[in-house]
Amino acid sequence: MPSTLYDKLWRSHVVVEEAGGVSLVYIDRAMLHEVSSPQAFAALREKGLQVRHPAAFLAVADHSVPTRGRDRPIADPQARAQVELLQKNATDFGIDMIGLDDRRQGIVHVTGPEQGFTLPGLTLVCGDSHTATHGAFGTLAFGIGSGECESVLATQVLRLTKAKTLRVNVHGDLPPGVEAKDIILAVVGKLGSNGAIGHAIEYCGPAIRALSMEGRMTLCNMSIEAGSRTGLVAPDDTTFAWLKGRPLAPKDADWDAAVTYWRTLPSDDGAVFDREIDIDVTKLVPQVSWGTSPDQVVDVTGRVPDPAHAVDTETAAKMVKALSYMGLTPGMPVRDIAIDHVFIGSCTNGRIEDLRIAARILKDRHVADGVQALVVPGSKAVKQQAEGEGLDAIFRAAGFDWREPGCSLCVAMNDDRLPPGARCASTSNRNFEGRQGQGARTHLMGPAMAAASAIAGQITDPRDFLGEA
Ligand SMILES: CC(C)[C@H](C(=O)O)[C@@H](O)C(=O)O
Ligand code: SF4
Repeated sequence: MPSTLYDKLWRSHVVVEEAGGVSLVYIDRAMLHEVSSPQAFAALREKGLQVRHPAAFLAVADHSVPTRGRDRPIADPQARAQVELLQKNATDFGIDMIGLDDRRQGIVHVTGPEQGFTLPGLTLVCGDSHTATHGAFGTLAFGIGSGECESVLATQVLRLTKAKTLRVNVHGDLPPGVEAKDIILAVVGKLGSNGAIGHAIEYCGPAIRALSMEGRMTLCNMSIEAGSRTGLVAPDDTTFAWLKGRPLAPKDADWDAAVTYWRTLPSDDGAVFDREIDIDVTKLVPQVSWGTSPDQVVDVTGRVPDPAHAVDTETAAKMVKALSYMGLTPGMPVRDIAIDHVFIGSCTNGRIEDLRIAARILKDRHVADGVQALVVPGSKAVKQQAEGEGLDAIFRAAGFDWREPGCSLCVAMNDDRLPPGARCASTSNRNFEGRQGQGARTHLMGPAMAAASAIAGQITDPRDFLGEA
């Protein structure tokens, strides 16, 4: 019987099938970060348990780390304690730790793939909801809670319920100036923030095949914003070319054998999905969020929606609340929204391509008066590559701050945060109330739009600038 990619990944990792659709599933690899792992290690210590397979883990400090002054010890005592604890846990249990001085350091979902820790056909987990990012490689990757983290550390298996499958058929070719971020914002907007709960998404279609790995990671990254723990793209030659030669990727004959296996993973013709949705990107316009949930998105050429036209009263109530927090008036053109902060970074859009497209727009231009702009490469490797290409000079000349890698302004868990009332054009993935600082307002968008908005001081269609380039 024809199988989906998800079915193949699932089947090849089931250890024991229990009654009621629950199975014990083998977990090949896991990443750990300083915010979500302490409880699991504490539980291991309490129970006198060991880590079963330390080589299956990779720990990295990213969430609470400062993005400047990295030649000094971390000043914030809580952040310092978190990073030190991660280091201690890694050392005590024999796990490879990427500390702040390590040249591999970066956001977990940027570093894992870069190192080739993320590979097609594997199961990979992390105590982090954006773990689906790794699904871009055809990896069954999903976020877990601390109890599950403890289980993986101690046993290398998880008790899981198989998800239903949802195929997102992306039709047509992506127009110029429209990015992977726009596809996923449109998909999340269409599905709604709970629309894919219980489903593993597979993104399919010519526009997905045409995406780079960076674009595919952006896409899979935000699957959780539609409620899905798993987002997948079938591996292909783009995947293999990107992974070849990565430090932890298989070598020589092992590589050839791996690729042969990986080629069997894509969903078979005729495979049946539990659900399918279709989206045509031929006329897709750059997307931007207006509200406090990532599914509250509009075309950049559109207007802030009016709750009076909402599909139901519950939606209308949510919209009213979001409009009030965001300080926006229904019906106003989105391009009239003035911004005072810009953040380019995060595990959604902190990769080299994201910096390249932003720099292309920013070259020989400057951010508007009163705009504070920050660019935070997703990893040291990205930073180094960007510097090698001279992108840092372009950002600096345009008035951006060029920082060290970390989650930074994506989440106000470190030194980078916005003051109340600030309004930020942000390439991150969440626009929840207070996400970038108490009372701060977030508009999600792709890096091209963030760069264009920085220059104009208001939300701006990046195609206006790309056309001139
Ligand atoms: C802190 C961490 C557990 C959290 C997550 O689960 O995703 C964070 O990365 C986020 O993006 O909100
Ligand atoms: S960059 Fe943002 S979304 Fe990604 S792991 Fe860090 S806090 Fe979470």
